[in-house]
Amino acid sequence: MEKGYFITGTDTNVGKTWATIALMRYFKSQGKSVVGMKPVAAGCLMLDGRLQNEDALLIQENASLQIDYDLINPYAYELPVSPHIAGVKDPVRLDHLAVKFELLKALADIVVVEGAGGWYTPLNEREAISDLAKVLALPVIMVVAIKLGCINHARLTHQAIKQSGVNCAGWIAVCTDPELLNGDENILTIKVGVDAPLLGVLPYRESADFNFFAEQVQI
Ligand SMILES: Nc1ncnc2c1ncn2[C@@H]1O[C@H](COP(=O)(O)OP(=O)(O)OP(=O)(O)O)[C@@H](O)[C@H]1O
Ligand SMILES: C[C@H](N)[C@H](N)CCCCCC(=O)O
Ligand SMILES: [Mg+2]
Repeated sequence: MEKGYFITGTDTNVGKTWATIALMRYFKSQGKSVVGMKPVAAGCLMLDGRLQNEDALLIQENASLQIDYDLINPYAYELPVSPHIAGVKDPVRLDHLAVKFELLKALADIVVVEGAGGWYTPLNEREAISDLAKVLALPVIMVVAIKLGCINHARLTHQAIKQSGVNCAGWIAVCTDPELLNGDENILTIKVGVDAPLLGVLPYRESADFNFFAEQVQI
């Protein structure tokens, strides 16, 4: 089994966090110790005297052991905008994130790392999420929100992941739209067009049922 996975998506707001928590709980159910990381978070609130992000807090809560917030989320930016804009005064440094990642890696069997935005979302003036995934040398899992337009987004993102030279371990379909027609056919079309395994389908749920979601994934 791999030491960890890097979770990217076809866009922001596609279900990366829900899929990340589902995977963390899945690995726990397999008897593994798990920690998670949200290396860069844009959109934070001041809590206990420091900026904190809800994805990172959820990841912290779901770890097998207690981990300091700073290790889970080294870059916590206040504004919910692209990280290269939110972080203009304190830009992301990939070498800094690599050090934090190594520390986390030593603590558990598996580290699940949630990206920010999509594959080419900029982290600073020069580098994007794709560069971070390469530096961490993790296989990538692509999260696809099953909604109108997702077939094109899934094909584009998968092609870009392959072009970056990293291994795509698979993809997860997240049904975020209760009104969508022909959801199953959308999933089937992506499955046929993308040469990476479908690791699970998270059905639409009014509220996050992470134990149920964990039962829907397999890797
Ligand atoms: N299985 C599901 N059923 C219903 N709604 C869902 C499901 N998964 C995700 N959602 C909805 O989609 C929203 C975005 O999901 P999530 O926060 O996981 O996205 P994200 O890709 O992590 O976003 P960001 O780029 O901000 O990190 C959730 O707040 C929820 O409203
Ligand atoms: C604020 C949001 N929820 C994410 N944290 C950041 C998404 C940045 C997307 C930038 C882009 O690719 O255009
Ligand atoms: Mg998220």
